[in-house]
Amino acid sequence: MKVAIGSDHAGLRLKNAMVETLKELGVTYDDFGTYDESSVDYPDYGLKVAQAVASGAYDRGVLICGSGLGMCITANKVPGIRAVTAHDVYSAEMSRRHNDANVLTMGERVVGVGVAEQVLKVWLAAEFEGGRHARRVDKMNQLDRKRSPADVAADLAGGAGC
Ligand SMILES: O=C(CO)[C@H](O)[C@H](O)[C@H](O)COP(=O)(O)O
Repeated sequence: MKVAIGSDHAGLRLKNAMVETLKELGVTYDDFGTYDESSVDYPDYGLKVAQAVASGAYDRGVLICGSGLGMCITANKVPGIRAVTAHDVYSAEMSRRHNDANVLTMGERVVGVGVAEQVLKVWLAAEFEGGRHARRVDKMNQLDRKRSPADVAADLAGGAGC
């Protein structure tokens, strides 16, 4: 498995801790920044990681900011991304088993390193169950296709409203 990881300044320390967890697990990863505590804008890093996952170059993404929320909103703007914020192991596991989540976001100002490590480990290990859940995930993916830039352009050219 190949993981893309990133954070803003508010998630830097937790991201560095999660990088150590990935190393401990022997998971291949690339760190998309940020790399120091200078104030930056989370959408810039959320977009990089989400695009890396959506491109197929990475299997999963991990994004850390202060709350985990801005990163989640950003990542879900990218077609093909199913990002979740999870600060407990049940949500992390279910996001994989039922939602096939491909990006996990967490907030350094919300969760401690110990819980975050458990959440990350469970999230990486849990498998998508498929079956009835595949039908539902397919329906979400269809929404993505409707939102693709090509479709939006086609709608506009055809005079369709939103
Ligand atoms: O995206 C966020 C909020 O939804 C993150 O928590 C950011 O890290 C946070 O907004 C950064 O705040 P700061 O006051 O600029 O450090």
